[in-house]
Amino acid sequence: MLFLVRMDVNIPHDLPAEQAEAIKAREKAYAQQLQREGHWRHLWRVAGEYANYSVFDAASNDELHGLLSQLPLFPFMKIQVTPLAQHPSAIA
Ligand SMILES: O=C(O)C[C@H]1C=CC(=O)O1
Repeated sequence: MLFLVRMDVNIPHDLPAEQAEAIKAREKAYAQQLQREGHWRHLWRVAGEYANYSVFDAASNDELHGLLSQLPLFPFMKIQVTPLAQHPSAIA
C-alpha cells in the first residue's frame, strides 16, 4: 500500500544545537535505511520550507504508523498521511 506523507518539522529553538544535530543525524540514517529497504519510495523537499513530501510503501496503516513513529524527529514533526489508490487512467 502506498501513502503520500507530508512532514513539517518544527524543532524548538531552545533545544541545544548539539542535541538537534544528533537527532538530525539519526533521522538521516533511519531515513536512508527505510529507503534501502523499499519502505520510503520518494523523499522530496518542499521548496522554501522545512518540510517534505514522501511516498511510503507499507503493508498496513499499522505498519506505516510503526515506521513513522520511530523517526527520531517524530516528536518535532506534524505528519499528514494520505492513502493512495490506483487511478483508472494511470498507465503504470
Ligand atoms: O528533513 C526533513 O524533511 C525531515 C526528515 C525526513 C528525512 C530526513 O532525513 O529528515
